[in-house]
Amino acid sequence: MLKFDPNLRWLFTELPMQERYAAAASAGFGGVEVAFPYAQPAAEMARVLDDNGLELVQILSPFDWDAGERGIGALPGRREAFRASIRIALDYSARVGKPMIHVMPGNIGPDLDPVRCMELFRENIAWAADAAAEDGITLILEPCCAARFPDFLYHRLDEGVEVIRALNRDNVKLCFDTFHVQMEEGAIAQRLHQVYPYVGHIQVGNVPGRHEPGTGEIHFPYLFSELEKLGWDRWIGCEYTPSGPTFDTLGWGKPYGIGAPRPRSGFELPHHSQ
Ligand SMILES: O=C(O)[C@H](O)C(=O)CO
Ligand SMILES: [Mg+2]
Repeated sequence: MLKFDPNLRWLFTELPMQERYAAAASAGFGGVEVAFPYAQPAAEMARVLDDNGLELVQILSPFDWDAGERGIGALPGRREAFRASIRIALDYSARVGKPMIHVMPGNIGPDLDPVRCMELFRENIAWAADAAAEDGITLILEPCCAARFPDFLYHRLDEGVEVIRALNRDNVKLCFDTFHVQMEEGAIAQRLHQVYPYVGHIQVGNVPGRHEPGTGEIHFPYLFSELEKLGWDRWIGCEYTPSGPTFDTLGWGKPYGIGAPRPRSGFELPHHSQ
């Protein structure tokens, strides 16, 4: 059966961060993704995961999102900062069950040469992959659509595949995020088959609105049945903005054991606000 994990920056945001883990577990999820978990000491995170029977599936290597950065992996002059960020991510990952690490390249402003930035990204990812391999950790590359990150180094799957092929490291994989693929390329099922050997993670979000399966133009029952036929047995991340309170929007997950927990006497569902 396909297995799904919510990204806690997107789902269960009605709740304080610390309550989202229990909420995810109560909805039947067995894993979560947390973009920047670093404020929480790794030992404490390991305990929260353990208490809730959850696996941490993916994290991002750190950078200053709030300052507008979208990674630093392809930015000239940031090599030492990049290496430091990878060391932090690897150390954290190794202590919380070795989640995959999504390494983002960054925005390539008009003053930068995109070809040189791509070369630099390859060099940096090669270094990071070798460091990650020592701990048995996988790095994830995710081309993101121009609608979300207009200046991002790469937007299309083939650009990610090119990097992965050039590096030829077993522990560098592609994230196939249905939202980005639909926005940028379309023909999602066909694209999935084409790049499948390179895919290490899948994320789902629909178009328009980046909401849950069942809301938009992507027909997820078909895509999920294709994934089943392919034998996909890794995680599928839920990276979407629920179209209503999170628990109320999990209907799509019923065939996979996901949904709002049945209220028991003495158990109140968390209060939601939008
Ligand atoms: O936006 C996305 O799809 C990425 O997966 C991400 O988490 C960085 O925002
Ligand atoms: Mg994504």
